[in-house]
Amino acid sequence: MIENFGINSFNKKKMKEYLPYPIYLKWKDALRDEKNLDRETADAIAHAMKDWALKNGATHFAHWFLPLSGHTAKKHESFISRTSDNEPINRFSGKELIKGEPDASSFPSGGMRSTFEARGYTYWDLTANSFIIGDVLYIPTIFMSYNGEKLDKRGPLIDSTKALSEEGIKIVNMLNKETHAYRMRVKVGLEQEFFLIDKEIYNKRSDLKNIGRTIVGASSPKGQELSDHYFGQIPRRVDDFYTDVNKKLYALGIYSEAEHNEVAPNQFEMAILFENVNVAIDDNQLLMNILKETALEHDMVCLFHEKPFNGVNGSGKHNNYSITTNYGLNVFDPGDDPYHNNIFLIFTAALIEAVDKYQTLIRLHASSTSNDFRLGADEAPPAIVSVFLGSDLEKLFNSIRDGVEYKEENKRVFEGYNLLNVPKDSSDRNRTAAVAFTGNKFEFRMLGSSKTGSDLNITLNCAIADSLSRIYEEIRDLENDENKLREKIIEIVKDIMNNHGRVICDGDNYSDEWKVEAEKRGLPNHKTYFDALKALKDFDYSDIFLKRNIYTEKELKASYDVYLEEVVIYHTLEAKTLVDMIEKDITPAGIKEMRDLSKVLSFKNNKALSTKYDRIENRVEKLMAEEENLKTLLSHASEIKELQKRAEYVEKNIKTKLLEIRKVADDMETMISRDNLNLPTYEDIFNSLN
Ligand SMILES: NC(=O)CC[C@H](N)C(=O)O
Repeated sequence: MIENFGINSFNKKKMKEYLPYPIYLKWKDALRDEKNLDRETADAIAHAMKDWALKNGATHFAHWFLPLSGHTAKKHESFISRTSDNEPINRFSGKELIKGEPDASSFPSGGMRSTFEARGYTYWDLTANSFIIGDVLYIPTIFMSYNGEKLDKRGPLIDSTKALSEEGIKIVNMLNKETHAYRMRVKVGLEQEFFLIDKEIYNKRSDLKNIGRTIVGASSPKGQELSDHYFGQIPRRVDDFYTDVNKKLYALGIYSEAEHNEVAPNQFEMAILFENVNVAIDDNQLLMNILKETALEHDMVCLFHEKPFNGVNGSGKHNNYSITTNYGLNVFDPGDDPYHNNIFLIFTAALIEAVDKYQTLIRLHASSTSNDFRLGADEAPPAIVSVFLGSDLEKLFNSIRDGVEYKEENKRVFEGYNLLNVPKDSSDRNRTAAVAFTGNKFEFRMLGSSKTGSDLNITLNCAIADSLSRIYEEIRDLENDENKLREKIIEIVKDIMNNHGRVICDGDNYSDEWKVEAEKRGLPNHKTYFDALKALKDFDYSDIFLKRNIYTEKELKASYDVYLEEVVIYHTLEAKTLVDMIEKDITPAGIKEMRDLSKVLSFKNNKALSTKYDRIENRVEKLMAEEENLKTLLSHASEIKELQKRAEYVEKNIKTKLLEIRKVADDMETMISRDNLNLPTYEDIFNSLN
């Protein structure tokens, strides 16, 4: 079985096998950024790739990219072509491998291009493996406009990793003389949470079909309170689904590390092993596609919305972040003696500074409008960004801040059940924090399940690079004076703790006390994605993005507009769906119930029944009136020209109106008999996989 691992991926091993050795070496040089690929090398690689792809059943190739919408995009192109003698032939040139030109006019560009400026180019990302799914060879690419503007997330992600590498390597090589590293790698492991529901049930609900979440629905008598789903027996149907998902991941060479039931009914998780960040993002996108597609094959639908159901947990995509040298030295590994581990101290301090300085950007880039329903509700971090270090490390950093001697606690050992003495972890897990240290990495828990991890990791890489570059300037002249260097490092960590230590929180981040404390510390609490967006309107991106050419002013302005559009589109879609559902499903159910009641009341007047009739009638009337109000709000919104104002209006009026309507609809649902309901209930959904 293991021989089949990665069978559909044109990985390093296959490159070696299929390419003439000098060509393979040239590819490796290009990979290390040492030389550009020349035309002959590109042609030779394309030829080998084509041979391999055809042998494995591919008939088409596709440049695969991540436009600003955050979804994946591709166009299948056939290998088949015609010779001058009119004979069919399979062709694939180096030029086709390296560069593609899809029509780019209909992708979001935040106004960077008009519709008539359709040209967009895709460029091969030679650091990521190409792979086959079905009969298509997928080539991971970077997407750019005719004028070189970045129209995707991969380009900036690669550039941000380079920036971090450039800054990090100087410090690591200064502090660790044992090996000379030539590159820092950002290693990311993404945990993907999702819901699975029965397809038939899904098809009966427009809200699930249009938005991926229920916008009405009274709670089920039983939700997650018995904690009987979490880590429990995986339903048979889902187990079979996992078997198929794993087969597909296996063939692509994706290391799926864990799968289990999550907390909420119908909620599950799959985690993929650490990879270089751009590959981790690819793998996550592939995983999401595979989960969706395989669910359908098993008559289920996979939901990635952050909060499909009220009253039970939502879904995140926890982003486990670490930085290593090309030799595998992990800068966040505290080792046995963290106090004297200069690399650990510097990089952890840089991360603390970065998270504090750029917390609003992190809040924004880990999120989306749909994530607003999750953050701060039922087992997801709140919207306030904080870092949990664990008690031992917090003591260490606090003692540096306070200039007092750090006394390491005796290593704790867990002695249990006569098995063996296991060293205890330095701290418990704190899942209430937005950012949690978990032994040798930081887990960014805010990221929403539907969102790509690119934006968040671009921000982290650049923010940490910025801190590291400042730190390097302070220590660079002390390389040959060990004592002075150590003193300086302690001074830097102390300063960072004094200036940015406010972001560290050891306690319960869900509590109201923390909200008050966070406010006292001056930490922003942007309750919504839109709030965070507004706060960034005049943000100075010089240090984080502009200086390093990660984004230009124009590109940043464009993404701001894309984000605003997303806010408007999201709520508008919800509102339109609700209008439709009131009309087609919700009020008709009330009317059916009234009809049944009126039949009884026509031959016998009964107080309780007539009260019930009145109550339903009242809800139906309210819903009909609210439906009209919603339509009016929608039409007002569409008349507002300025995007920011339109988003503001939609957030203030439409979003709140939807919540008001939901209350009425859910209340009415509880009064309607099973026979008369048109929509599957939460109870139906939560029991649909058994
Ligand atoms: N067990 C967990 O870690 C739950 C996480 C939670 N579902 C979230 O939204 O982030």
